[in-house]
Amino acid sequence: MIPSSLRALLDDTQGQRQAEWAGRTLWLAREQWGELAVSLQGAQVLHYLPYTPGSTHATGSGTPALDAGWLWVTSTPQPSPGAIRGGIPLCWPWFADENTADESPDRSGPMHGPARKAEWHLDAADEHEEGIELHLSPIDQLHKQLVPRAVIQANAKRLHVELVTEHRGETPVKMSGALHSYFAVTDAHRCRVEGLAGARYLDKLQGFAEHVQQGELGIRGPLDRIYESNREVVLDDNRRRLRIAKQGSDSTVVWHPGDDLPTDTPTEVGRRFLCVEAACTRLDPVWLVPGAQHLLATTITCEDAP
Ligand SMILES: O=P(O)(O)OC[C@H]1O[C@@H](O)[C@H](O)[C@@H](O)[C@@H]1O
Repeated sequence: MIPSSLRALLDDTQGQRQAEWAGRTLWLAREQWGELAVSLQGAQVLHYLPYTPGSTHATGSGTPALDAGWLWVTSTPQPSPGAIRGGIPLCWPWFADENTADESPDRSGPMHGPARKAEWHLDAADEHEEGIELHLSPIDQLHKQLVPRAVIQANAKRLHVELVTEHRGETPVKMSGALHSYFAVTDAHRCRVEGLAGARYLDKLQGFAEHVQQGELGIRGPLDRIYESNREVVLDDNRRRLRIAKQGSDSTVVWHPGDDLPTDTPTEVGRRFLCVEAACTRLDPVWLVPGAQHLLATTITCEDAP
């Protein structure tokens, strides 16, 4: 589900172009295979919609429903450079307030790290018949030793996002991070996340109390959990089954704030997202040594697709 202002920009796009939205520069693509919107603030995918053969928008004869995309974005984002709630924010080089790789003397760095508020540069946009591949890197240096880059691939079947970290310094660094994906769902409190049964988890709403997931996870209210899992999961919202695979991640975070919504989230759309995040957290921090690199990636496909 994306805001109507973003929908209008996509409707005006044929091929690829840059456009301004909510004070940010976006890279928009509307091609035979589908649609993609990426914010250069944060190298953040905001929207992805593959066109299925035979659909009206695949032939250019219709506009997809507002909620057809796989990702959710708030209609009232904070002004730039505030973090954009929605899509796939890149949390780097730490997850939440863990501040693992924070270099500030008092470890007072921002929640989820500086990458999602930073401006990124589009280094390459490779287009081919089946889809598109974007390469982005931050304009400013975000860490003294670690350098991130992002790769985004989209085609008619899948969305794939990579966050690569290279260690170009001299001393080992402990980092964490997340691909903080906001999936569009019909009702967050009627969703099921399959693939976590038997996994140990920390419940952030219970002071990080440790539990083991009994059976599959059904969501009925606020939830903030870090699962110890490197498995792929399926998000079923009773309308669509999204398969979320990942690499370089031994933590899966599942989050929805319930009815106590953040100020940038209107009540009427507050139940229309669920975060399922490929992450590295306090359960599986990454120790990067000089010269090494780490790949955190997610691949999202739809089980219902032909
Ligand atoms: O509002 P933010 O900074 O995007 O973070 C949202 C949430 O992100 C999740 O990843 C965390 O598990 C939550 O604890 C947090 O509240």
